[in-house]
Amino acid sequence: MATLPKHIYTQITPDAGTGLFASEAIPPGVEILRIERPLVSVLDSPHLKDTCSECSLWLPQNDDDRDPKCKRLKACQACKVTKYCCKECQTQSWKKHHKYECKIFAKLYPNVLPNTVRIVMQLLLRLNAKSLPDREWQAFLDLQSHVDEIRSSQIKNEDGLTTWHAIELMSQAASSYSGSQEPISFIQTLTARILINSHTLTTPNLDPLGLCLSPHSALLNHSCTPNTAIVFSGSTLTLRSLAAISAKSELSISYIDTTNPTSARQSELRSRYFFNCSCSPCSAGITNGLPDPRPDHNFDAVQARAVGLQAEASTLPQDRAAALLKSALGFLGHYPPHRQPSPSILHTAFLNAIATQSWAIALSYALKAYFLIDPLHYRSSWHPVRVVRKWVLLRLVTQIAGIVSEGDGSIKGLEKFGINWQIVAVGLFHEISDGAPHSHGSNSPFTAEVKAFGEGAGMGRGKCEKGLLEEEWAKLRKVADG
Ligand SMILES: C[S@@+](CC[C@H](N)C(=O)[O-])C[C@H]1O[C@@H](n2cnc3c(N)ncnc32)[C@H](O)[C@@H]1O
Repeated sequence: MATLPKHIYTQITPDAGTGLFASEAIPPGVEILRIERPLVSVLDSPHLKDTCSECSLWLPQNDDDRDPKCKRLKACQACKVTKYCCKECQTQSWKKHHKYECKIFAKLYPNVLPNTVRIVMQLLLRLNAKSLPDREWQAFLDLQSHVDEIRSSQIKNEDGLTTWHAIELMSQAASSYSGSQEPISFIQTLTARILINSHTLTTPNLDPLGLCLSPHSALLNHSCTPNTAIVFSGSTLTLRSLAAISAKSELSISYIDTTNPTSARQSELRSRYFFNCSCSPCSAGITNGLPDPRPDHNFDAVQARAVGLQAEASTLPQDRAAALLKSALGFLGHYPPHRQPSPSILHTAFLNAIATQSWAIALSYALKAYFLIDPLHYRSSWHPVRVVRKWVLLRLVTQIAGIVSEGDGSIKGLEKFGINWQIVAVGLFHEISDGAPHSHGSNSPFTAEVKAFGEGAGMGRGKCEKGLLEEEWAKLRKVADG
């Protein structure tokens, strides 16, 4: 295992086990740690079809598929389960672990084992073949597993299983498919350790792809106001500073969605990570700098209704779900838009509007997040979540600008605002270009993609006059309020 860079050291903390610390002051928006290939990573089952199983390059099916220059994934001919973007990735994957699992996958095809079973099985197969890097494996074994607390906990997951029961099932499956001779108690502890210590592998746009584990980054403890964040580029993990970090301070990430109020954050941390969070926002009842609202029975009822509608919407075809999501947001309309569950329902409604090509509605939802939610929850303008959302907004604005300029008519509901889409696109492009080097890194493929997109659309040349931008931003605000 590569050693930690010299500006990071490990130290035992008073109440959170081992953690990672800064040995020198770290400025905001810089790379702190880079892990080219985590010890182990697996894709979520649906992403086995559209993502390279070695480098985690996500290649969703789209119209470009007809373009012969467009990169495509090729399936492993033997198992038909894993896919690769190039020969080198296939060879790498085969040498590292696929040669052990390919026959098992082939036998089960077209069924595919869940990602948690595949990750445990991969470790067992590599352990048996003595192909795991020794130091990394030892560092993995030193991580907390909470196996005893999990065994005695009665907390159930959404399938109605206790975490321990789920671990028993996963471990049994990994044991029998891999043919491992390790005792089942060892495999159960291994599974628990993976659940506690793995990160969600994502695209650079923060969409989840799978699970990965690296014993170095697994040492990062949680804070509800983290000073670092992880972003992925393919399977390379980078840890970047969200704020200035002084020497000897602990580095922290957030394990959960920090937009939730204190009680929800605490209960998720207890049930998934088996600790009581005593960070200062939790102790003070604060969510991203804003005091948690007082208990309010009226809100509880409204919230239950809105969340119920959101759940019902998820069972309906997308065109029918839109109305339910809209009324869920309507129920919550008397409460501040940044207060959960509004942001989460708004995001679902936005994705639904994109899927049904309801561009004006999608724009109004995206702008609500841009003006009224994101600046409160993610304070720095280059927080990865904010930069990615601005990037999605820019793509939407460009789509709308294209429709308007092609003379397909106007976009119903937006004409009255008289928006100059070109100016909006240029303004957004410059905001993203300023943020991406801090959120993802100057040399990251994400930043390169943003740059290429802007230059291709002629946005790179010079910034817009401030007055012109302000005029357009005032119109956008009206769309957000509408
Ligand atoms: C991913 S591990 C982090 C590394 C861990 N400290 C270790 O020594 O292996 C997650 C576990 O660390 C502990 N932990 C992380 N953040 C914590 C916090 N803010 N307060 C208390 N315990 C924490 C919990 O036991 C949690 O289940």
